[in-house]
Amino acid sequence: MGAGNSKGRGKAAKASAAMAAVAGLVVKNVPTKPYEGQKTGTSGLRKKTKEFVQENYLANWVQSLFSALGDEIKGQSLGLGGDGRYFGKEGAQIIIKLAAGNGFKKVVVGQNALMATPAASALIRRRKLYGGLIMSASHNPGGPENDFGIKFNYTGGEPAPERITDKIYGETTKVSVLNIADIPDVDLSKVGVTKFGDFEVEVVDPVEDYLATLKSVFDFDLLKGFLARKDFSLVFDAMHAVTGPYAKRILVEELGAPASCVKDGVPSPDFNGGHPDPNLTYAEELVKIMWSDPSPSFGAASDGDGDRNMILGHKFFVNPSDSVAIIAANAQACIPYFKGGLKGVARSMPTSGALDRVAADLNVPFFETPTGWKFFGNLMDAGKCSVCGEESFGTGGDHIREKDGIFAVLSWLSILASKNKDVPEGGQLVTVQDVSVAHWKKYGRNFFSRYDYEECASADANKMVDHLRSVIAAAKPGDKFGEFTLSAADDFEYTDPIDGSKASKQGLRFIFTDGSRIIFRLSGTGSSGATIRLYIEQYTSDPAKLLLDAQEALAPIIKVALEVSKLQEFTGRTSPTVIT
Ligand SMILES: O=P([O-])(O)O[C@H]1O[C@H](COP(=O)(O)O)[C@@H](O)[C@H](O)[C@H]1O
Ligand SMILES: [Mg+2]
Repeated sequence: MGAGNSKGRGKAAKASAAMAAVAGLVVKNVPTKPYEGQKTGTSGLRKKTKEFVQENYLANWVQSLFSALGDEIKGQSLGLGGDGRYFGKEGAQIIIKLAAGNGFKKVVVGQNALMATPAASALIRRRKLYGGLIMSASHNPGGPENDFGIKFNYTGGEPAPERITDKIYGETTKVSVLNIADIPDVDLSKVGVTKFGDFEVEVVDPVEDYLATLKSVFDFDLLKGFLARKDFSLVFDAMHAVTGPYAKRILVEELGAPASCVKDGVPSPDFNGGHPDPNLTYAEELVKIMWSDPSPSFGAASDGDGDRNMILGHKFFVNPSDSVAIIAANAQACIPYFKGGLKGVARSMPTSGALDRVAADLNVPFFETPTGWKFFGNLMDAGKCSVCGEESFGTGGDHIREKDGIFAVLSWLSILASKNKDVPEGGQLVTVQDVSVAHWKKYGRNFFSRYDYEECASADANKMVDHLRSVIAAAKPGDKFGEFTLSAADDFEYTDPIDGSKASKQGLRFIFTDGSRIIFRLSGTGSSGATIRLYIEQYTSDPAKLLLDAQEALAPIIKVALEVSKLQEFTGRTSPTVIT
């Protein structure tokens, strides 16, 4: 918790506020004291809202970011928005005053402080902004009792690289003054420009720039024609989070789908009490719709800030590791932006090897990165990666530098539109399941599953990790684990091929001679306790096994994973909280 109590902090602020003129503004230099624990995780700073609402907690982190960036930010423009969760509107006002006080000349903020993560990335790129701040804790629940978060995206629209996040953390441990412009709150409900001296705030429609980017990727006429078919229907679950306005504008107004296709499309500060994580557990209402008879032909959901996605067919779940492989395999033929072919593809280490096989078939470069979208940025900037994805429901392309839920949805709709071009209305529609099964028949199937053990005691999780490290240290190729023979075991380390930077301790891996893998990681996106992630993968090209249930197919290797980790012994957990 923070050093120094907030009462003292407030008094000090009033007592010693100094005044200085910056760009025609009065700037107060407000004393503050560091809070402990403001280190960014896999994607920004995510904490309980209760921590964030403490005096100067958010301001400290933002000031630390601006201090870390130094003179670079003077006279620049900053993007701003969030996923609509509790404290976002207040947070926006704090950030605008700090931006003005630290020398930015402009803030471009989404109306009502809304901006999906991929839309922020598109906004930064299209408007050539210096960077942007996104207030979101992604898929974590929101509201006063749950989570809040903030992350910084840099000039190319990409999540801040570690060299910046490390610097921010350093600043948070010594921050002592907040530079706050003495300006009133800005009305964020109306699109338009407000000026304060040389500083201005532009409130923008949060969909506009993103939509323009998507129009440069997809054939909107093809999609519109496809959605007009009477034998095709879709449902998009925005989970009461930020993608509601995006889905309404893009799917309904632009592409002509009926308004009723958008489920839970009004952003709510606490996501209506829900957990806006598009997976089989938390998107259970959508799952129920897609598992009913009859159901819409296509179902999709997005997370709090719109970067994750889940794709469903009738009674069919597309594993995210398969989804990116299927999109990559079909991109050139079905998506105009990729018509010249893919420059390369990439996946995070725990993501299944389905994409590897597509890369080999297309004969394009392939990269395996640590978990975290930030690792794809350099590859994309260097022109080495067009499509990438993660098992954690993240899929994207190099049109922006964030994963993009609606991109995944439009990619799948483009694939379906293209495969059904010659199918007359009322004929045998090629379905999501058909596309997936055809893919497995061509490439084989990488059975994949992830077990999440959420909110374990950190000490227990760390003990399990230590135990696994000792198992790895003693393991030798050829060792038997159940019916599996070890090929290699290590802690994944990545050297960025573009800038040579190294990321170590990125996941404990057991790789077997048949290509099967068991991987353990601790999540970097939780806000309390530790979440253990166990990833299991096994490949088959046996036509008789392609359609097996993934849990059934993986049962023997899951047993090995639980035995080798002694997970139950260390954590007391007998079953995961989420299975993907
Ligand atoms: O939470 P989001 O949607 O921003 O997504 C973030 O977290 C995911 C899960 O990370 P972890 O396994 O450490 O929890 C990462 O795969 C992703 O790259 C990152 O952007
Ligand atoms: Mg997210």
